[in-house]
Amino acid sequence: MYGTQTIGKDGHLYIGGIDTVRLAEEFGTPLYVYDTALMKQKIRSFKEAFSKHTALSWQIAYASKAFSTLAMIQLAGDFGLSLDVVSGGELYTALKAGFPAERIHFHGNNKSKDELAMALDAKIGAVIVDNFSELNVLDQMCAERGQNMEILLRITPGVEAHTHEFIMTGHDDTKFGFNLDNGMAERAVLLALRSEHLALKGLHCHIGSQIFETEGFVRAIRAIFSHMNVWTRKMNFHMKVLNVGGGFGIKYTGSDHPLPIGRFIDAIVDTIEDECARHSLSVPEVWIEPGRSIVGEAGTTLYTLGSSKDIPGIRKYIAVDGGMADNIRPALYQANYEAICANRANEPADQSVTIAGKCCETGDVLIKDALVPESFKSGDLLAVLCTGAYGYSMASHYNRLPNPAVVFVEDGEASIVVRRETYEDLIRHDVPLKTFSSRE
Ligand SMILES: Cc1ncc(COP(=O)(O)O)c(C=O)c1O
Ligand SMILES: N[C@@H](CCCC[NH3+])C(=O)O
Repeated sequence: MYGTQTIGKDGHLYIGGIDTVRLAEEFGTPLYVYDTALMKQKIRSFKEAFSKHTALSWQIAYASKAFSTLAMIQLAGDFGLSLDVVSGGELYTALKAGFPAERIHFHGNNKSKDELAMALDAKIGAVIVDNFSELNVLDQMCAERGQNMEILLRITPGVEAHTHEFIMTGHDDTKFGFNLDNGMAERAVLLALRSEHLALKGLHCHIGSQIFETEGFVRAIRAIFSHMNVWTRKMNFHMKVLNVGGGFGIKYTGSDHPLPIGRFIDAIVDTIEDECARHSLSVPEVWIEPGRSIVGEAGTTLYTLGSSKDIPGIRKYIAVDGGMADNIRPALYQANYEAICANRANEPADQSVTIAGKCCETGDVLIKDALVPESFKSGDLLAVLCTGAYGYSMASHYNRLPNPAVVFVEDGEASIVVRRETYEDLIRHDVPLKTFSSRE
C-alpha cells in the first residue's frame, strides 16, 4: 500500500479518502487514479534533500515523459519544479499548461527543426544537445534568427547502470549523447564554445532508470570531472550546470528496496563537491530529472475482472478489461507489479492467479502470480499498484482500445484530468476510403 491508500471498514480500498469502488462506478474502468498528496510528498523529499546542502544551487526538473498531462504539468509548476520535455508534444503540453518557459529543458536524440523552432519561439531555458547534427542545426537556426540559446551537452559517461538493458542509457553503445572516452564529448565542447549563438552552460548525463544504488551516479560524475579538469585548463570551459539526470528507483513490489532520496542526493552532491575541490573548480549548479520517483508510486490502475480460465496443474488466468494497451511495461521489460482486490481488500489473499489483459496477444499478462481472495470473481475490482510512471504515457490503442480516463484524488475529492476516450475518438483522424477518387 502506498501514500494515502487505506482499507475501509467496508473492505474497500480508499485512495485520497475516496472509495475506489465509487471511483470505478463513476468514471468506469480501466481507470488511472493518482494520489496527488503522495506526488507532493515525493517532490518535498527531493527539495528537503537538496536544502540540506545550503551552499548549493539546484533545480529539480520533472521528467514529463513519465506522465504528461496538463494537470500534472500544472502541479509540477506550482511546486516550483523545472521540466524536462523530450518532444514537440511534451513541449506543447507544457506550454499549454502555462509552465514557465524559462524552466523548460528540451531533450531528445533526434529533435526535428520544427521542434527546435518551437523551443526557440518559446524561449525555453535550455536545450540539451544530444549529437553533432543537432549542434550544427541549432547553431545555424540561432544564427538565422539572431537568437541565442543556452545549451547543455548530453554526455555518455560509459557507466552501466544495474537495471534492465532496455532502460540503461549511460553505457558506451547507446544512441544517446556524446561519448566521453572516444573524444566525441571533447569535440562537442570545443564546437559549442566556438559558437556565437549557443551558450554552453554545462553538461548532462543520464545513466538509466529504476536504479537502486548510488554507485553509478558517483562513477558517472567522477568520469565527467576527470575530463572537466582538462577541458577547463585546455579550453577555458567553466561548467555552470551539471545535470545528472533521473533514474531513482521505486518500490514496485516487496522485492524492490529503493534508497531514500536523500541518499542519492547526498552521494551526488558530495561527489561533485569532492571532485571540484580536488581539481580546484567551482561547484556548478546541480540539476536532476526525476520522473518515475515522483509519479510512479502515486498511480493505481483500477480494472474490472471479466473472464477466467483454470488450467488444472498449470495456472488460472483471470482477465481484466485493460492490459498491455494501458500498461506495456510487463510485456516490454518483464516489469513486476502487485495488486489488491479493491472491493474486498480485507479478505485474505491466498489464491495465486495470473492477471491477463484483454489484448489479442499471448504476452498480454499484467501479473504472473498475483495473490487474490479465494472468492475472486467476475465483476470484482482489481487495483494494480504503482502504475503512475510510464503507464498512461506509453499507452497505445492496440486492438482499438480507447485510452482510460485519469483522475487525481486528494482529501476526499476526485478531479477528472483526462477524459476517457470514446470509440468516436478512435476514428477521429481516420479518413474513409470513399474520399479517394480511385475507389471503384
Ligand atoms: C534524459 C532522461 N532524464 C530523465 C529521465 C527520467 O528517468 P526516471 O523516470 O527513471 O526518473 C529519463 C528516462 O529514463 C531520461 O531519459
Ligand atoms: N519507459 C521506461 C523507462 C525509460 C524512460 C526514459 N529514458 C520505463 O517504463 O521504465
